[in-house]
Amino acid sequence: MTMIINETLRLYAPSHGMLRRVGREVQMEKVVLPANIDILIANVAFHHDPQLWGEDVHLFKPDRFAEGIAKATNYNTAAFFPFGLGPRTCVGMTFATTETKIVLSMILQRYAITLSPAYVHSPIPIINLKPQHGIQVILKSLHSDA
Ligand code: HEM
Repeated sequence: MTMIINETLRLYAPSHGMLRRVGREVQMEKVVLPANIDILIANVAFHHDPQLWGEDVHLFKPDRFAEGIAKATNYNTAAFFPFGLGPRTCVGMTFATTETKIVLSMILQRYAITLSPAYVHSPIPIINLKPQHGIQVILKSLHSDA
């Protein structure tokens, strides 16, 4: 389940970019960042880079995380940061992933899920990344008495 959650967060990170204010002029190799500008650190760009993930970067392949994040990122672990990085890393990260696993487990114990033919894939960034038309699924009870 961790692999599926990681792959979902890679392709569809809800917080797809992080804003930072440059406090003083900084030189990063050939790039000079002047003071007092705002920069957007788009994790979505790193998460969709074929040089890091391979030519199948746009495919949903949870298996790429089978041997952990280091192997999946070709040993560039900082290239996968759906919860941010450094001192401002999401404080809710463990809570959010544990909650996701509990809720998914509760659903999967009771239902088989298939995508509805009505579903239209259209992720859209409105503050957070979200499915523009929702996610219509068909739940089939696994228990005859339910
Ligand atoms: C899948 C769910 C979540 C995702 C993808 C997510 C993502 C993020 C990201 C990317 C940041 C860093 C923002 C930045 O650096 O500018 C962040 C910060 C934060 N998140 Fe989350 N988050 C999630 C769930 C939660 C939950 C459930 C809570 C609270 C229970 C939470 C509380 C916070 C807080 C308080 C910060 C600010 C930390 C700081 O600035 O020191 N998050 N989150």
